Amino acid sequence: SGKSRPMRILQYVQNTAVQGDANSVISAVDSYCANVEWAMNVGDKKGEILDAVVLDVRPRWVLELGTYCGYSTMRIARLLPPGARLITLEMNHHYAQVAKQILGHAGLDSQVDLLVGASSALIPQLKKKFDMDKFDLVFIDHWKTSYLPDTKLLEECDLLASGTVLLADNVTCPGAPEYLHYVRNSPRYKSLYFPSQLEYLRVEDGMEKSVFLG
Ligand SMILES: O=C(NCCO)c1cc(-c2ccc(F)cc2)cc(O)c1O
Ligand SMILES: [Mg+2]
Repeated sequence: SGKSRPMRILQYVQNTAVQGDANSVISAVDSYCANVEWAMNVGDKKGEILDAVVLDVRPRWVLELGTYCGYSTMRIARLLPPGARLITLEMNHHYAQVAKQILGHAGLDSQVDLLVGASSALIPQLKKKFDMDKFDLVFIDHWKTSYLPDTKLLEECDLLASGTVLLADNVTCPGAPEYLHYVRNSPRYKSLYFPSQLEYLRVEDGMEKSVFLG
């Protein structure tokens, strides 16, 4: 049952995870997607790399591009210091609707602002909308062809500070070649590749961590 894959994931979470326990919601999504049907969450292996970066940066302001069902949103939000905020942008209304409910089940909706719309239209509005200046961490996991234009837009909107960390999913599979070339060759970034595997599969993937140098 459940008309869509995100809906089926939500139903499984509602039926098996402990309300208010983010780790049990994360585990429920991982067991469903590893054993019942694959879905494009960052997953548990790359999720540990994401966790390590969040804990290292201790960000006050986080931007996520691409919410999907809210899996990485939860991984980030559960590790944020008190008072920190995570803004996540999702183009697809249905994904956003499901993500809101999954975040609610995890009890993490107070740290998270989920906006629905095109990242290219929303990014220029963020400073004013949230009375903020720079992001400390950006997790990039939306349309792979949008990684580079949106990174340039973040620069143009003066949303990156010296030291801001960009962490990009899927730079090997499906791949983001233009983005990789840019961050690895621009003098304005120090970039490092973290090899891993595509979520729930024995296929190579990896994440690129790029520090903006100002
Ligand atoms: O498109 C993606 N995300 C944006 C959604 O609006 C995405 C795709 C895949 C993937 C798909 C199909 C395949 F064969 C391999 C990988 C994986 C991911 O982690 C992703 O984030
Ligand atoms: Mg991804």
